[in-house]
Amino acid sequence: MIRVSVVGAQGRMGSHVVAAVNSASDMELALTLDAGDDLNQVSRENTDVVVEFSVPSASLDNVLALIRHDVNVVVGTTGWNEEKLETVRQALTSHPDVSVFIAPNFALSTVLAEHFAAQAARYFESAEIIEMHHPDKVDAPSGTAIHTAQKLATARRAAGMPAIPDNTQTDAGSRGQVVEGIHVHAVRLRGLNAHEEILMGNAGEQLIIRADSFDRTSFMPGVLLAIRHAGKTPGLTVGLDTYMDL
Ligand SMILES: NC(=O)C1=CN([C@@H]2O[C@H](COP(=O)(O)OP(=O)(O)OC[C@H]3O[C@@H](n4cnc5c(N)ncnc54)[C@H](O)[C@@H]3O)[C@@H](O)[C@H]2O)C=CC1
Ligand SMILES: O=C(O)C1=N[C@H](C(=O)O)C[C@H](O)C1
Repeated sequence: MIRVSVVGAQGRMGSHVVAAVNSASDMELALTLDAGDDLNQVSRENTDVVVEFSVPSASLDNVLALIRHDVNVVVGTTGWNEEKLETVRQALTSHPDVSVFIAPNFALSTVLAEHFAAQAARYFESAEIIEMHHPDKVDAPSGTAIHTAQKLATARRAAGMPAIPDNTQTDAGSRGQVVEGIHVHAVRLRGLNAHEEILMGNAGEQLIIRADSFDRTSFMPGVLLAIRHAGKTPGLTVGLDTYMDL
């Protein structure tokens, strides 16, 4: 049995993870922790893998504490950038058996949408991203949209493509955040859960790739997949696509 502890267990995602672990025949729930709880309770004696879904401002510190306790970590919290990832890599150098896996999105549909969009990116002059979420989300744009923009930008650079055409003269914020040259727009609307559209265009044609997570259960197969991989590849791994043989 894989012993799984959950950090952020009282949250929207954490509570779904608790239910998913309780339903998995090869896992058992160890500790459930949330804000204010002492992460020193977590150790190799009681936990094989910690799943961390908290808030962007706390996640790095939580992950560093868990690495110090020599447990594998699966992270779904957003807010990661290259500087934070590098801090995790550095911390892992003195814990060579520990794996930290971070995924901006655990929904298979969204991971596939991003993968297909990155394949298509080099064929289209223009690309923009619209992410749409529930209004209780604290960060914008979504971690997924930032990650998707980075993937598209990498594909465009590899293909030697020029900057995306845009003759906007006045903006006042309407054109969204620019991530590596790609405009990202965030919608917050009651009734939505997590949705992303990747728009790509040429003269006279458009391709839209869209993924919809209507319910948080959509993230659970990906979370369980990551838990089952934990510890097999020590070090830092980012993105569920790395486990999907794409
Ligand atoms: N990777 C993915 O597939 C997904 C990622 N997310 C991300 O997961 C994160 C959590 O989202 P939700 O569950 O919707 O938020 P939420 O606000 O419902 O839950 C966050 C939980 O973390 C707890 N918390 C706050 N500070 C903490 C700390 N220092 N240590 C431990 N727990 C702490 C809160 O008390 C709360 O229970 C967000 O960053 C969100 O963007 C959300 C959905 C899917
Ligand atoms: O807060 C959410 O809900 C989600 N957060 C993640 C993100 O910011 O990308 C993943 C998914 O979009 C749901």
